[in-house]
Amino acid sequence: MLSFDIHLERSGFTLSVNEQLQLVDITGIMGPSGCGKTTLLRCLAGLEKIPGSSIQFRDVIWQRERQYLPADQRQVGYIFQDGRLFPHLNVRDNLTYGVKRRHPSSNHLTPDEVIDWLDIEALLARPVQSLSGGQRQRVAIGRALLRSPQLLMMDEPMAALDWAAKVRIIPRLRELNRRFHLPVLFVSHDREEMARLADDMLLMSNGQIADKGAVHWLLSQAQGLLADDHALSVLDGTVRKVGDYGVSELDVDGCEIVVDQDDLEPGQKVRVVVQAADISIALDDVQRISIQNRLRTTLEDIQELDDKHCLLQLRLKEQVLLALITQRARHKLALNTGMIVYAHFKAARLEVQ
Ligand SMILES: Nc1ncnc2c1ncn2[C@@H]1O[C@H](COP(=O)(O)OP(=O)(O)OP(=O)(O)O)[C@@H](O)[C@H]1O
Repeated sequence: MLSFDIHLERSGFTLSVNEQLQLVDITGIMGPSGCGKTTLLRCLAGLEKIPGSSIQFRDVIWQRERQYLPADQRQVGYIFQDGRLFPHLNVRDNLTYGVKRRHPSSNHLTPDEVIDWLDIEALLARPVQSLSGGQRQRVAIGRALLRSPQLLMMDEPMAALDWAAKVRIIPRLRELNRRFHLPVLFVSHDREEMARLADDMLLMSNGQIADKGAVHWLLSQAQGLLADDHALSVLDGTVRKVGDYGVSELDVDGCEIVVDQDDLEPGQKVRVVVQAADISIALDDVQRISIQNRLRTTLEDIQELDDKHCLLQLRLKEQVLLALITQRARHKLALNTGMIVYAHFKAARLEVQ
């Protein structure tokens, strides 16, 4: 549990947050540029002066009245957007730095474990300037892990990475959380990153926490703060069948979804991210069509975004999907809440859980 009551004034900006987070899994902090995400993370890590505020992590008071635990004693691994490795040291020496400054813990990871897990053996002798963005971030994660943190804080950890590098690092971050029982708090303004990585989310706006909850729920509300033309949904599924034609079949709330991926195992839990703009709607169960994903849903809510577009909230059984369609299509199909509609979409992006 992480509890905080933080108030910070800057010219033109006030951060005012009071929350209690369970912090078991991966918690994302999202919001528009300048809303205070980095400032909040820095306050929690002890990198900002915030007199009058209080912070407690598990049973340790990090700050209260005159009591203040310095940043380097908070048992936090803090990873900056650009990694911030020591440029004059090679990869091995950057990692050794973490070991030398590790926190007391009964459960130390050894350098060999971390090197092996992050697959950075081949980089050890390299100067850090010669590394790619993704390699640098892996080394930064390794250095932070070797300090034996109780909590990992990451500020836009993937901002400098291209999509291919992100796709490689996301499963590692999830595994990090699971395997080392290490809660992760990370900042991002990227919705797809949130959808793929986070379990819970804080939504910030103007220095305050505007909403919080499970990522699936917060992303999939047609009336929520994220209901716009970039909306997307997150669905949980289980792999049912792998391999035929190089695709896999998933079970999502009793419906079948086909994904263009065959490196999965039957029974594996997966997360499917579907962009609202990728979905089209049919009133009939059209069978003779090349689109493989056709989900029978109930139209639960219609939200007008502007005079051209609207967002439909579609319910499967337990889970919810958002579809972005034009107002013209909505009126031509005479869509109303309560109707059964079929959601069609081609590709789905997948994250193995
Ligand atoms: N060192 C600083 N001194 C004064 N003001 C600052 C400082 N750092 C940030 N700010 C201001 O505090 C506010 C919050 O900034 P912060 O970096 O926390 O936002 P953010 O949500 O992380 O934004 P972004 O997504 O663009 O990184 C902004 O108005 C910013 O200009």
